[in-house]
Amino acid sequence: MRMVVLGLGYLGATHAACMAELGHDVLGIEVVPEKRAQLAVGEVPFYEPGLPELLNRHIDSGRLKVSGSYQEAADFADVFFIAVGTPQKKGEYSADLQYVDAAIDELVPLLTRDAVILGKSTVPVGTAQRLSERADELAKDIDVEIAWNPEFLREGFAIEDTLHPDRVVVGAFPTGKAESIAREAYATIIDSGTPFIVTDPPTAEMVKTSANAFLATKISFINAIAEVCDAAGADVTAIADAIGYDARIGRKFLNAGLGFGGGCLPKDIRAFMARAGELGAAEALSFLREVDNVNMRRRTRMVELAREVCGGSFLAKRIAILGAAFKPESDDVRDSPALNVAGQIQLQGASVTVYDPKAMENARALFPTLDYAGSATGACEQADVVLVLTEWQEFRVLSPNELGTHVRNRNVVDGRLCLDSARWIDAGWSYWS
Ligand SMILES: NC(=O)c1ccc[n+]([C@@H]2O[C@H](COP(=O)([O-])OP(=O)(O)OC[C@H]3O[C@@H](n4cnc5c(N)ncnc54)[C@H](O)[C@@H]3O)[C@@H](O)[C@H]2O)c1
Ligand SMILES: O=c1ccn([C@@H]2O[C@H](COP(=O)(O)OP(=O)(O)O[C@H]3O[C@H](CO)[C@@H](O)[C@H](O)[C@H]3O)[C@@H](O)[C@H]2O)c(=O)[nH]1
Repeated sequence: MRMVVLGLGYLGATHAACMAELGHDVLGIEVVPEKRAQLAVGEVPFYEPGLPELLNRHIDSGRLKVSGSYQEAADFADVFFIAVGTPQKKGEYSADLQYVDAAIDELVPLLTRDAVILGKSTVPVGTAQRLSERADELAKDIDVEIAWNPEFLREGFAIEDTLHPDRVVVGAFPTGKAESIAREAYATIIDSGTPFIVTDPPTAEMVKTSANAFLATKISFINAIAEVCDAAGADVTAIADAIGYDARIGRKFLNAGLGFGGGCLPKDIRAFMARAGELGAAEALSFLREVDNVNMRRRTRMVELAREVCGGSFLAKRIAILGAAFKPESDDVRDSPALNVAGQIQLQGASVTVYDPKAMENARALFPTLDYAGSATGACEQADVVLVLTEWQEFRVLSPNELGTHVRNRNVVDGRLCLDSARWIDAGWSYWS
């Protein structure tokens, strides 16, 4: 099948490469020339394990091509996936849909044959309907069908999640061809037994936002329990393990710590609240405001804890921050809890040095005033407190004895409950979490 993927970021580049892996002929459209130039020669402009190899294979095989031309896109195929960004609007909760709108506005007037557009970007409920009306206005004597096919991949596991998803969801208007096009596009995945859920566009849009709202709620639930544990002297990890054995609850997404960040959960719960408000159902999602509050409080609490460890003031203190990405196996620093904490601590007068295995370039671009080191040891040189804020494997296996020879004071704060506390305490460190 010939298909076009519009937008080649974390989602789109993965989707394009995986569709080529499934045997399709794919043209990826990206508006940023630098990204395009990299992708066209098989380089991935972000870190995603396995993606460079997959991308390269299909650039070489000729099944995957990259372009910046919407005319080329319109000529290439009759099936289009939208994978452009839907970030949070500045100063508002709602999603900024300008990139999705631009994709439709640029593409549809160029189409000369009937087409199916499958939206993968995460959008507020009602977007497919609105875009369909817009497409009807722009289309020249052809039928342009818009359906929604939300994506559930996690960064760091993007290829596995795309090729072996828990489910494929398609929200299509009943009279069109979108369902059969999606069945053909995902035939290999569906034939392997993956649930294929066909529904209407508003339901598909809301499957996605509901899934992310549930995941965010689960994380904030355990972090709220952690707050009570701190006050009561109870062990939140033991609680998560014990309640997680209940199959109705499950252990996944019950890791307490610094909370959720990234380009999805924070902005998606806010956009969901905003959309519910527009629909007159704000009260129904008022609990998500508390989910967000619990989450943001983790960051403030981490700053307070670090200050307490410093004896009440950050002045003249050196703080090492291990981790900048919003989670391990990613270089994504969008709404990164680790960088948020680093920035707050610096504002309160400490000298802050950050190290991350993969996210240094992105971190520098977002927080240019922080200091950066080329290794964990380098970041910890003469530190008064070491904060572990992203649970990279590299940090779990650090030698507390060796690191102890570099710091000024052996204080470690485990912001992701990822260290073996006994090893650190045995090596003479004071351990907080
Ligand atoms: N990152 C994830 O793990 C993930 C997972 C599931 C869903 N999503 C959703 O997918 C969407 C994309 O997220 P992302 O993380 O890939 O964002 P991103 O910013 O990494 O990628 C978006 C890309 O689209 C490009 N672009 C913008 N306007 C364009 C246009 N008109 N035509 C072609 N390209 C254009 C941008 O330059 C950018 O490279 C969002 O709605 C997000 O919520 C993301
Ligand atoms: O028990 C947990 C699990 C996760 N996190 C944090 O939650 C955030 C999000 O993690 P994760 O969901 O693994 O990363 P994403 O790549 O942002 O994926 C989420 O967002 C994507 C975009 O919508 C969806 O496609 C995925 O299904 C959904 O998991 C990160 O900051 C994690 O550190 C925790 O604090 N505790």
